[in-house]
Amino acid sequence: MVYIAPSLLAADFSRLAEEVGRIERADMLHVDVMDGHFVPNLSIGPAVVEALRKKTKLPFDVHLMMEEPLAYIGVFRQAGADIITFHIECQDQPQAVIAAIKASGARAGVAISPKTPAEAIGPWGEDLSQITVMTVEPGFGGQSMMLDMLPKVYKLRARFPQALVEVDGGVNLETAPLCKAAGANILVAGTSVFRAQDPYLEMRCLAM
Ligand SMILES: O=C(CO)[C@H](O)[C@H](O)COP(=O)(O)O
Ligand SMILES: [Fe+2]
Repeated sequence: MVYIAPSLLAADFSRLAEEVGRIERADMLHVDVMDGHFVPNLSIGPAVVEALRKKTKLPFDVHLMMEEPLAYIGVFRQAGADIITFHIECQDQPQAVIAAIKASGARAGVAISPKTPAEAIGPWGEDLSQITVMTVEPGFGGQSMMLDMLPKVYKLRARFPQALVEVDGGVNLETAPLCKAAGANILVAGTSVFRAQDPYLEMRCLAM
């Protein structure tokens, strides 16, 4: 059983509500938040999350690519985030960010960028609901998957059995079976789902 999380980054931003309607049968909506510092790009902020919250019942899986996420946990939770993931490479203390996410009532996740080893997650990883293995350099959609990141997936599954392990970046019909074989629980898929003629069929095939 694998969950599919289409990434809004690949949607047509001129008609977001309609785009979310096309993937209503997904398991969750992945929302990429970029601050222009942690990554060299800007994307979606809390106002968009809040507006879309009124358009769908899908759980919101919010991926914060931010240098200082701590100050924004409450804002994104208030806007409608169900799962809030921050990067281990950020400037804030992981334990403090996890505590703030849990205090807000959201589920807590951490993401690790390609250059960060799985071992960088300390014992505090036991407090996480989700761990995101980045299989592209964060910042942009539509990149090719770095397949050499997949061993991190099975290492983290074994070490933190309470957490769901999510793969983010370059998931498509070719790479999804490899992610599942490595033990991934959640596949983020932006380009492959939103650019498919039939997003529902694409999601079914990714999950198979
Ligand atoms: O976090 C991300 C980029 O930093 C995106 O979630 C990721 O790139 C998904 O997009 P695609 O499926 O097009 O690779
Ligand atoms: Fe993401």
